[in-house]
Amino acid sequence: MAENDVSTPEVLKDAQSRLQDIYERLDVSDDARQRLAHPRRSLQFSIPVRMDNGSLKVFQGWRVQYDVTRGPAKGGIRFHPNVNADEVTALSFWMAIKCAAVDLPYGGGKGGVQCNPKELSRMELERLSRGYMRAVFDVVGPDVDIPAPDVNTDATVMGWMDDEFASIARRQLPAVITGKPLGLGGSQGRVEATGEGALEVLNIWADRNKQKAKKLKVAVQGFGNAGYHFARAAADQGYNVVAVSDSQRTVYSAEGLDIDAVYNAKQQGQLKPFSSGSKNKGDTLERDAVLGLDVDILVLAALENAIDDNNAKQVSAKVILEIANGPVTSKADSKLEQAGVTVIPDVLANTGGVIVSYFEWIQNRTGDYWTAEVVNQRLRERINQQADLIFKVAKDEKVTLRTATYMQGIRRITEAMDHRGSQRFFNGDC
Ligand SMILES: NC(=O)C1=CN([C@@H]2O[C@H](COP(=O)(O)OP(=O)(O)OC[C@H]3O[C@@H](n4cnc5c(N)ncnc54)[C@H](O)[C@@H]3O)[C@@H](O)[C@H]2O)C=CC1
Ligand SMILES: O=C(O)CCC(=O)C(=O)O
Repeated sequence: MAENDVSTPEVLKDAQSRLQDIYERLDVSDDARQRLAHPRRSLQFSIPVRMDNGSLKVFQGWRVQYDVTRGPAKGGIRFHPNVNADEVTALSFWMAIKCAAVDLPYGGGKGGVQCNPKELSRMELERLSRGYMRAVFDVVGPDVDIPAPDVNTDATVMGWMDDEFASIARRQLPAVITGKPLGLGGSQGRVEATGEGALEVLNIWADRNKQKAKKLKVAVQGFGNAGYHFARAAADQGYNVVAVSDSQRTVYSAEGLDIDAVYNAKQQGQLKPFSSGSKNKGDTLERDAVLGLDVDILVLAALENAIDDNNAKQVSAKVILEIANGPVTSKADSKLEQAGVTVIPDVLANTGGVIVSYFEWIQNRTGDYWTAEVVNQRLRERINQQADLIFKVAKDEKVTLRTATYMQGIRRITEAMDHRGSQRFFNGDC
């Protein structure tokens, strides 16, 4: 198993360490354990980009397809200076678990480019995005692997990649990538889906635990696509969002932040503590202060490993909602469980994004485009159906929500492996 493999990278090793317990609970076969110990296909490539000043810069890119047993690989593309093979592999593994956990007909994939997009001009970013698609052209497609946005990539980047694919293929095939602009076959609701889907999961938790939104104080780490849309929708529903943070600072107001005003300030340069009340102007705190605030719900919507062994004890919230992928390490998870903290895990909480990506893919393939109301209703339906099953497993098996979600995902993946038969070793495109 990967556990004893010294070459297994830390973030992936940590991600996979959660599997042992699940395998034993589900009595998973040795064949399936071995298959899930390794990504099915990893591609690393160079992307040469002509910079605006005429020089050439070569970026490193990855696409990993962790598992495709239940359908084509699915998962976003991240542009960030810390992207590396280990991280992309762990992210693709989580995609496989989450797609199966909410019963999407997909496997798991993920991609990334090691770069600092803040240092690139718009033209350089477009050339890099097109270069990425040229590099993965042979291994993506609507039935093979379907990329989407992630950290520092958005609808504009997806639009450039879609266009590059179309120009190489010499035909329009919008279902090759999701999270596109509406004018290129994107879906209503995809931009908001990750944050709003996470809020739906939090509401399900609150209903089951007889908690009222208005009484709950919330702090949000990360104020990008996922964190902002969560904070805005949560404040609209009456949650008291007292703090948000980004890679520079935390802003705080005890009486609640005016999320739109904070967002507008961020668009113009930096987070500022606009309070929703008239008296208190709010405070600016150091970046990681958000993690230890006296709140009911701590929402993690930035990057992996935000809470680890060292800072787990700072958390005073009784509930953590993981919108980021992998924001709590497995050691920290155990400490939090012992301290009575409920963690609503990434592989359930952040599935709104990939669910609406699935809706986009269906719309592209059928040519039948849905209204925002239809998208939102179907999103809520699916999250509620799948979360009900997961909460039931957690209750029946007396396990954490993370273990219950992994059990749902792994059970569906390994059942599909069994249906495919034991003699199938071809490692082609499906
Ligand atoms: N965009 C999507 O549809 C989905 C995103 N996710 C996950 O949600 C997380 C956030 O993704 P997006 O919002 O799309 O990215 P984004 O690029 O829009 O925003 C990331 C935010 O995190 C902040 N950040 C970075 N380091 C930080 C730190 N140390 N402390 C506080 N804030 C920090 C950045 O300043 C930025 O506000 C990632 O883990 C991503 O994989 C998960 C599912 C879908
Ligand atoms: O929308 C998608 O296909 C994937 C989004 C993603 O990368 C994620 O859920 O982490």
